[in-house]
Amino acid sequence: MVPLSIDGVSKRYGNVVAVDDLSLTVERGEVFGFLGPNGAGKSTTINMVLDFVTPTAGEISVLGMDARTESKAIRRRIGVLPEGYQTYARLTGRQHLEFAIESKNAADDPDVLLERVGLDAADADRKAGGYSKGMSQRLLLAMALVGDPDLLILDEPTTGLDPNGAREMRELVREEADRGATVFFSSHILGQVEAVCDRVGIVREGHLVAEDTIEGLRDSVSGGETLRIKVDRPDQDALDAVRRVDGVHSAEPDGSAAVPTVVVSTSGSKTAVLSALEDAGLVVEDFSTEEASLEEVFRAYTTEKAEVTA
Ligand SMILES: Nc1ncnc2c1ncn2[C@@H]1O[C@H](COP(=O)(O)OP(=O)(O)OP(=O)(O)O)[C@@H](O)[C@H]1O
Repeated sequence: MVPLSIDGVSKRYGNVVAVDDLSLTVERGEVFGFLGPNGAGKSTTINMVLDFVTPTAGEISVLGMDARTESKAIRRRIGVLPEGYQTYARLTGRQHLEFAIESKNAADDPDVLLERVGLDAADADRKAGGYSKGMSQRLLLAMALVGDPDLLILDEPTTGLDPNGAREMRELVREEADRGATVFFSSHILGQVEAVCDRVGIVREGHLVAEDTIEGLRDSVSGGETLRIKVDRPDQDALDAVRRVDGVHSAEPDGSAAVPTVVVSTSGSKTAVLSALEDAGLVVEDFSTEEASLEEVFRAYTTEKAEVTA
C-alpha cells in the first residue's frame, strides 16, 4: 500500500492555477521533502491531501484510501503539522496533548511526547497563549506524533525553531522514519531537507519540476561541479584558455587564496580544464572538486534561467 499517491492533481482559484497536473508518489518509510519557492503550490497540495481544499482535477490516495471520501479514516492514521495552525490560548500544552490523545483514541503518555519534543513539565502546564513561536511549534509536533501515525505530513515544520530546535526536529523525523513511518514535509530551508530527506520533489508554479534523491538532482544540474586548482603563478591568458574549454561556465582567480588558485565552474571534462592550464604553460600543483550546493540545485530548478540537463 502506497502511503501517498497524488495523480494528475490541479487546483484553480479563478484565473490562478495554484497546482497544475501534479503527480508524485511517496514510498513507505521514506522521508520526502517537498520544496519550492513562495507561491509554488506546496500548501495548496498539502491542503488537498488533507481534504481541506477540493482539487479541481485529479486523484489523491492516502494510505490506500481516497483523500476526499475517506478523510475521516485517514485522519486517524496520519499525524499533521499544518502551516499556520493555531494553539488554543486558554488551554495548557498538556491539555492540548490530552485532547489529541483522546480524539485519536491513542494510549500515548503525554510526558513521553513532551520530552521527545523538548517541552519541560513546567512549560507543559502553562497556557499555550503565552508560548513562544518555537514552543507552540514543538507542542503541535507532539500532537502530530500522537498514536504513532503511519504517515506524518509536516508543512514547514521548522518555522519558529532555533537551530537546536531545528536539529531536534530532524532527529525526530529520522526516528519516526526508523520506526517505519513515512514522512512528507515541505520546507524552504534547503539544509534541513538535505540533512533528513531520502528524496525530494521540487515544485514551481504548480508543476513538479524534479523528483529525485539529492544526489540525483545534483547530477542533473549543469555546472554542477566547481574545480579549485592551485597553480604555480597567476596568468590571464591561461584563464582565457580555460574559458574556451567545452562545458566551462566560468573561470576566475581566487584573490583570497594564499597561493595562486583558479576557480572553474564546469559541466564538462575536468581533464580538459587541467590540460588547458598546462598547455598555457602553468604547472598544476593540486586541485579539488566541490559538488553543487543544494542552493544551486534549487536555483537551477526554480528560476527563469533554469539550466537542467535531465
Ligand atoms: N484560497 C486561495 N484563493 C486564491 N488564490 C490562492 C488561494 N490559496 C492559494 N492561492 C494561490 O495559489 C498559489 C499557490 O499558493 P500556495 O500557498 O499553495 O503556495 P506555497 O508553495 O505553499 O507558498 P509559500 O511557500 O509562500 O507558503 C499562489 O499563487 C496563491 O496566491
